[in-house]
Amino acid sequence: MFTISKEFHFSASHVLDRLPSWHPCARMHGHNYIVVLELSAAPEGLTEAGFVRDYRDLDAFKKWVDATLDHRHLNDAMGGGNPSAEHLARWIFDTWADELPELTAVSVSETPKTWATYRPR
Ligand SMILES: Nc1nc2c(c(=O)[nH]1)N=C([C@H](O)[C@H](O)COP(=O)(O)OP(=O)(O)OP(=O)(O)O)CN2
Ligand SMILES: [Zn+2]
Repeated sequence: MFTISKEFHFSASHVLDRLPSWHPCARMHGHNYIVVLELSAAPEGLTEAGFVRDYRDLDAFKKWVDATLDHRHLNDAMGGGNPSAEHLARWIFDTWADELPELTAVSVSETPKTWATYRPR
């Protein structure tokens, strides 16, 4: 199995629900997010060029990130729900799974020390 990954950056604000009132993340705040898409293929599934998928095919994802997430309030941009890193990773996966059938995982970083990954299978 081969895997490739590419990372994308955006800045956004959020408020996390269902936290105790003392929790700092219950207040509106922002992060410089990093999203990593992981795509996979078996050796016999590589393209003639030897790609799992051309990185350039992910330009559409970058455009979507810029239009949908960058400098947005995630509580609104994600259409409701609690915008934790875990939920954001799953939401991105579910939004792009049909467009990118090779997609196997989405990871989200909110800070230089934290990562959440959604990998459904
Ligand atoms: N499992 C999760 N835990 C937390 C999430 C999350 O999405 N999933 N989100 C937050 C906050 O939104 C934010 O990411 C703060 O995280 P934290 O690690 O507390 O960031 P700090 O920079 O304050 O951490 P330091 O340890 O002080 O550097 C919280 N938890
Ligand atoms: Zn946060």
